[in-house]
Amino acid sequence: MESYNPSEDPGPAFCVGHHEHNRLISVTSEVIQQVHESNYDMMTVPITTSHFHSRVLGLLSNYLATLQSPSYDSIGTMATTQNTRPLVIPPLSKTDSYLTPNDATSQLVGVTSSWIDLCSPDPLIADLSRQVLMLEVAYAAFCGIGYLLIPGPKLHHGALHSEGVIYYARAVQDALKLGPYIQFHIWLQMVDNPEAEFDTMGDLAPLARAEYLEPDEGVSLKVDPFGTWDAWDAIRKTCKYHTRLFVALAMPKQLPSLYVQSRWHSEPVHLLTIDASSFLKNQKGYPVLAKSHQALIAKMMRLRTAPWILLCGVGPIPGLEGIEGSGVGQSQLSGSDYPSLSQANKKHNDPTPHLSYIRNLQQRQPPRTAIERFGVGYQDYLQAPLQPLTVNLESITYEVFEKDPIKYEWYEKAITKALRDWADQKKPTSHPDGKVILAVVGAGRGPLVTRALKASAEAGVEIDIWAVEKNQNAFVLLQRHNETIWDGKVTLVQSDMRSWKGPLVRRQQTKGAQEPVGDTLGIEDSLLYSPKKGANDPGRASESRGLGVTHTHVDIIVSELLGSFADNELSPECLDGVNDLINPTHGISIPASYSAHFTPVSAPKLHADVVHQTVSNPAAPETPYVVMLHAIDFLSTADSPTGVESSSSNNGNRASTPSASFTATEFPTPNVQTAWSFSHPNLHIPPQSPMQSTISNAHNVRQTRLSFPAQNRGACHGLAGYFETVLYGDVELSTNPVTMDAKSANMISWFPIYFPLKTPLNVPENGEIIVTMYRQTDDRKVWYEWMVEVYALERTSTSSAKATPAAGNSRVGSPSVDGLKAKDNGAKPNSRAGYRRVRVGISDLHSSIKDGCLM
Ligand SMILES: C[S@@+](CC[C@H](N)C(=O)[O-])C[C@H]1O[C@@H](n2cnc3c(N)ncnc32)[C@H](O)[C@@H]1O
Repeated sequence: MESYNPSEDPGPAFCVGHHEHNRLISVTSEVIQQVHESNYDMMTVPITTSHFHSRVLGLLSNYLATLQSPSYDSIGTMATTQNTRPLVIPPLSKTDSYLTPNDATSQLVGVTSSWIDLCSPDPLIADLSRQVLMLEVAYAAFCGIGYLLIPGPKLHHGALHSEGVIYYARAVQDALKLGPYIQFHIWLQMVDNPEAEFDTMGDLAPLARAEYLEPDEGVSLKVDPFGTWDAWDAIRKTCKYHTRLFVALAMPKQLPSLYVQSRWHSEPVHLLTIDASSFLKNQKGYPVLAKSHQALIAKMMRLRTAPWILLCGVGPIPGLEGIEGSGVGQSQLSGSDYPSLSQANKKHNDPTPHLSYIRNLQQRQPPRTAIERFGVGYQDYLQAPLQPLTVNLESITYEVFEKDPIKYEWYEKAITKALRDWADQKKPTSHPDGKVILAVVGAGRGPLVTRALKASAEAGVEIDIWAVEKNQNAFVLLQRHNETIWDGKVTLVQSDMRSWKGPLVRRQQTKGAQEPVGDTLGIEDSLLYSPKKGANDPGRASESRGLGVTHTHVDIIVSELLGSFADNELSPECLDGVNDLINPTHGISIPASYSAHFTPVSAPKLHADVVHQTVSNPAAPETPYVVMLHAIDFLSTADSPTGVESSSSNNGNRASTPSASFTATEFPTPNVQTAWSFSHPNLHIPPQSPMQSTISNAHNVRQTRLSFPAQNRGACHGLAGYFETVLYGDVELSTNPVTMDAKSANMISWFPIYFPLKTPLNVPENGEIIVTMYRQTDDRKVWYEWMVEVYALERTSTSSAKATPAAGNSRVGSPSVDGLKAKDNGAKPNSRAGYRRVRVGISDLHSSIKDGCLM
């Protein structure tokens, strides 16, 4: 691997913009130049002016003055019809907007009016708001604005909560059509805090007529941690996961729990807005962000599409002070615990202290981890899994494998240990002269052969080494390596391992003969035999073509045929083919075992990609994909971080989170469970029936049904799959986010696998997700089937647990392969005392049979 110097890693680039609530300028190229000179990358601009705002208010007030109060028709449909004469806002005039199409427009983020209320229960207000938005979007599109920031939905109207979100979603859907080249960002708070949702002067919301409002019974509303996420979920679902629809997320001064943060991390947050009031001051009075904020920004910045940062209310852009707006933001700075901007400026002589802080934060980003550097461009990118059994891999693919800094190291360790144990335990070998016979099956370009030779030297145990490979192109390279690197020590066999008859050794003439086997080129001639299944029993010590040589067993068989879900590249089927070749009493397989693991996830980006692929490929949602998972949220977690800066006890890592990030604020550890496992050599392969022409693969069928408690509400888009493998003894590899750091940190060979759901399933708070999965075979190919059910828990008695039922039943971590037998991992229905499960959602039974792996 190339040498890497973390200090030279530029880290993620921050794109930082400036937002002023009331910007009253026409944006020209000179203004943009000033923006750049101040070290900002972009700025926002309102689409319309306060003149337009006043015009709409005047229009409404005149209209209401002449309007009779709405009346119900005979069947009382007042609430479902507008029941008013239409009020139409005339088109924009030149005083309604400062915006003009020019060269500067592409550097701007347009902001639509925040004083409208698309969610209003009063149809007049909702319709007027819709008209305002449409006028603004149409004019922004005309001017060539590429990015729009739309204030999020108002969720509270007296006693009504979230009722109007669908009206809002409907309006956004129309806006997407009206501005076909605009990227829309819905500006949302991280949590739904009713108290923070207040009206200001000139807002349309308080003008809703009383007859449309539910009387407010004075019930105090609580903060709903997932309330704004819920609204976003409804909006993007209505807009069918539109590719131009994103989130602009406001970072509050006090961040919500890590559950909520992790949810937003999985969503398409393309703008992160930070108000001056969210900054703290350091001892010198300089604006800084809390550790928790820094950690969240660091995580967000490592996403495939890093969000832009928008600084709000941090004072004017230097050089534009004279022409900037009212400075609404500046007044927010004069809170009790915060120095006024002029104080700060005087102290530090820095006209943009908030920006300087963010630029400094950018410099302090931790260097990227090995897997991050390796996976650049692959984050959240769907790839079809490899089929190395039926397709011959290209040299470049092997080259990518060979860059792994851990895998080969660990194999070498495992082989060294196995050889040492063999020698220490004085086990007899299969070779007449006492060498340990070691075969690398599926040798590729030979890296494991090199490692096996090193291991032999390290352990001081002599080996007779064989390399079997079916890829004829890779075989050419193996021949070359044997001449140039391995000194002709390796006997090469070009064959499918399932038809290989085993190593050939000279029949023992004299005890202790030391002669190695194989001709000078080191290519075994057994590939000239026509392979016949079943005639492959080296136990017979068959004599070959009267040359005085005989087939014997392999003492240690080394392979690496694992896929992202352990068995999905048909390692079990391939190794079954060499099972009989392994020394029946002492034989070792490296790996000794492997297991498949999964957990349900929310993965909106992947879901959107699968939906879009379905247009040309109906099998897209039936395909398990290899993906470097980043923008995902684990729906079932094993512990309960308690939010703001207090989660230091959580040492678990998350697949999508670089270990280099701030550990005190790690996202919750996922609840990853074991689906099934395979062990080699397999002593339990049933004898084949002589009546059948094909070999039965029934013993490699697997089935599991696992239950995942889900603490918070969310949307399940699919399953994230991983594997663990025991190479030998305590030498293990893992991609499971719960165990990977302990077992094989920094391994890069495998990305996780993603099993999508055609239609996302909503999961209620304290719900339960049950996954049923199969590994199926028809003796010609292997495929997977998966199905997800969602249950709500209904309380049946008041005596039950004080803790929430989901948290109380979490399964922690996942056992190692060795521990599997003891564990009952079947889902236990109705196991939570005091609760009854009610099924609220069920997916299709998905099947990858069409793209199954050919055996
Ligand atoms: C994942 S690659 C590993 C290559 C190499 N051992 C390494 O670790 O870099 C798997 C290799 O096994 C070979 N292979 C897969 N199935 C095989 C079979 N049934 N018989 C022989 N070779 C096989 C493939 O051609 C490929 O070269």
